[in-house]
Amino acid sequence: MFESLSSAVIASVAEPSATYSIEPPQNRWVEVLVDCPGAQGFYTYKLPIDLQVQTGDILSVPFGTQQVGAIAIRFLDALPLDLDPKQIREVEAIVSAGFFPSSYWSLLSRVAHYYHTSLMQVVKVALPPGLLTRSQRRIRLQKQTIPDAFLTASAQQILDVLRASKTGDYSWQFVQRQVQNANRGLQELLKRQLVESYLEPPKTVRPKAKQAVTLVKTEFLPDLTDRQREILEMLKRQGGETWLNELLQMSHTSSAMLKKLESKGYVVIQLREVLRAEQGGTTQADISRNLTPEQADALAQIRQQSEFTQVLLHGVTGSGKTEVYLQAIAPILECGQSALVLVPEIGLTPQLTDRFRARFGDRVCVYHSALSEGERYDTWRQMLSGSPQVAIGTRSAIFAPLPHLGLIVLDEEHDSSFKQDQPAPCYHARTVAQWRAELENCPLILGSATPSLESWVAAKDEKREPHPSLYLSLPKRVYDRPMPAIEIVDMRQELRDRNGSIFSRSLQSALRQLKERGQQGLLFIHRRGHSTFVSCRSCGYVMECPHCDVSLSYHHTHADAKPLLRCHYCNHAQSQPSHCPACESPYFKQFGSGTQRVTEELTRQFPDLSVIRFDSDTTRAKGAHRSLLTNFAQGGADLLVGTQMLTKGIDLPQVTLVGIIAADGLLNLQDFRASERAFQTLVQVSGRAGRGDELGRVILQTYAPEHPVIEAVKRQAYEPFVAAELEQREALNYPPYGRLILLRLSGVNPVAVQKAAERVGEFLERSFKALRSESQPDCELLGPAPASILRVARRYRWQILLKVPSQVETGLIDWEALRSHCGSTVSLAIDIDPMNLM
Ligand SMILES: Nc1ncnc2c1ncn2[C@@H]1O[C@H](COP(=O)(O)OP(=O)(O)OP(=O)(O)O)[C@@H](O)[C@H]1O
Ligand SMILES: [Zn+2]
Ligand SMILES: [Zn+2]
Repeated sequence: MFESLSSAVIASVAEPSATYSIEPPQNRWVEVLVDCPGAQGFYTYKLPIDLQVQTGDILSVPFGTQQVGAIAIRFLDALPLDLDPKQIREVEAIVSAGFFPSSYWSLLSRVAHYYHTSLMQVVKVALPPGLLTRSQRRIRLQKQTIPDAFLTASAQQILDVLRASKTGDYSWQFVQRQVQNANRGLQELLKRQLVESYLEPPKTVRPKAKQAVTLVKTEFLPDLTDRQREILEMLKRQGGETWLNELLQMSHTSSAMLKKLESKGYVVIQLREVLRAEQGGTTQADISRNLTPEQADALAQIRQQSEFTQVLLHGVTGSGKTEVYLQAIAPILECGQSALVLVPEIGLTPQLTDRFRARFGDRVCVYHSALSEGERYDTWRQMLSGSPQVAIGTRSAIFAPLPHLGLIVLDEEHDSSFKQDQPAPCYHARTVAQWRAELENCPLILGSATPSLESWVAAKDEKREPHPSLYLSLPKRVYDRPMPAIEIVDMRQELRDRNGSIFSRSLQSALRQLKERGQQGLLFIHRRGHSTFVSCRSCGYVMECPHCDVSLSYHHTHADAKPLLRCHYCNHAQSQPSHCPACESPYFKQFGSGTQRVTEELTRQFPDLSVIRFDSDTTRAKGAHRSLLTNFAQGGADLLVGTQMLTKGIDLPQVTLVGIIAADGLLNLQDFRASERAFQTLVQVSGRAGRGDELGRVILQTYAPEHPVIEAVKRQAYEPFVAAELEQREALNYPPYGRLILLRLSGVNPVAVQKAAERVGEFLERSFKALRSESQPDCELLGPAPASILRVARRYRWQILLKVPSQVETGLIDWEALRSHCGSTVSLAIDIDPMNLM
């Protein structure tokens, strides 16, 4: 780099005509993001004529009386009218060029455009707080031999300071303290290319050290006491190595005892480094496995892709998708590129991150929103270093600034946590991943046992434009292990047979057997929503909206009010009947049972069974997921009782039984995706059973055994289910055929919110009419209707759902005008492709 610079200088001396400029330089401005507490939005600066700034460069700009770091976001050819050119200040210098990959900024702009939010909002999701303030700006001498004639005093002093240092390199702060008017001197030196300014290259994460105990002798001689032998055996069972504090806890021993074992030469105690990003247990190094023929075939096809291709890896539960990801990533790292792996929720997948760590060691970094600010920052700097690595993270990690991306993986791509509901931007990480893979021109793997309808349709569309898609399937479990047998229990029959317990007779006997056989089980309970549907315990009848084909939900506004049933799509309302309209049964009420109740009931009926509760209450503390799961994996309880969390990433060979307490809560959500989600959840949780040598068994309890979702789950038949579901979606123009846009309005004054919603609704009616007259396909308006929970945090909420045929460009709607109909007291959130309609 230095060589090319100096040869450029020589060339310009030898050939002076080359420096002529033909056209007068144009005025140009740049909008920057200023890294300074209290700074809001973008600021505009003038670009000096001789400064070649690129978007993503880190600049230094004057801000008030300070000089601060800034990121160049976009260029302006004309100044906005409200800015006075005389007030605009100039960019001082480029602190670091090419800090972010250039495609990165195209990605952020695309997100802002598609999701109708400001670029600033997107930048806030993408960049960690305090990115620039923590980076250190440094100045160093350029290695060239141009005589330093006619330098001003301050420039000369800076040179002297730098030359006095062995490395010719100091932090800018230090230089500023040594030299008066340092900034002016620096500008001069930068212009003459005598020094350069840069951001300190990221240091590797400062590791924390922790004591580890390693077994070094495996032959236990008679010089050991029984107790000592017992401890060593325990260490051996841990794979010969564990953290000191964990061993102390496990074996109820003292450090003095371990010291004694060390002096006898059986163990070594030493400090080990722990990545600050995650302090899990020690992981043993792991090597690639021999692939099954299906895995090998999928891997071979993935490796053939060198450009952007959307790959759907559809593998049944336990088919070994993770191994395919690992072996697809290995060669990417070998050739100096990096990979990005997105997972639904990092806390839920300690096993997955462990597997990546075991395979790739410290080339793995973990990025998610539960990290502290310091941890987030460290991880960012590690990524920006550009060394080949694997970043694993949740949805916001799709913005991880990894340079040289060679592959993106979305595991459990069907999971709705990849979509951000609020605040803006309401992005879907899968959509952003598609754009990112396209911009980086690398393959994108979407992996799932139950692909989303969107991904299924895309994968099956052979004529997909402008990029091809690839469908790969792993139809069998590894080692040809059978899928678990799924038994459907009709809970109406249980009631008829006078079993009023929440556990069917089948489940009760399975629970008893579990204990006898020394196996483990999972009990799944659907998370209880805020609003619930109303159903009949005797016949399973569910109240539905006569217009919308979704179940009505139960509303209880205040204590004395008469309960109402309401549709959240069209606002149809009716009072709740006291008896079932289908069978006259009086057992007609709202539905729901929580983990706590089930656990209590278990202890009452099965006092011998030990239970671990695994839900949002018990996993609140940092690291709680991991410790509860580890405890369960090591046999700490017979049963793990939990909600949605049980469906993800649990791979325990000793789990043979999965009980589903009541599938009905899933079937009757007020959402057109309810069936799809229910199918996915039930198949996923069933798939936790029988992953070892013993056959798995699933007992699924329901009041609606004839429901098509239950039938499909029973037969574990993805394709027929999807085919039927797609037919309905197409008929009603729901995604993946039509697009949806959800407008959420909220404010503290209920009347103002309702009025604003009506005005916006009328505005949209007019807009759609205008579109129709331009012979655009019909857009549909549902609502305005109050949100299912009308009042949240003292704000009243209404919503409007738009169905837009995919051919209609949403840019045809005047969003600014639409916003203006909300007035000043009502806020509007635009959710493009919403996943959560309640
Ligand atoms: N080729 C292989 N040989 C032996 N074991 C394998 C192989 N591939 C994967 N496994 C093991 O099989 C188990 C299931 O694999 P994995 O967890 O990757 O499945 P999956 O497809 O991700 O399932 P799910 O969607 O249910 O999470 C794991 O314990 C994994 O270590
Ligand atoms: Zn009934
Ligand atoms: Zn309705």
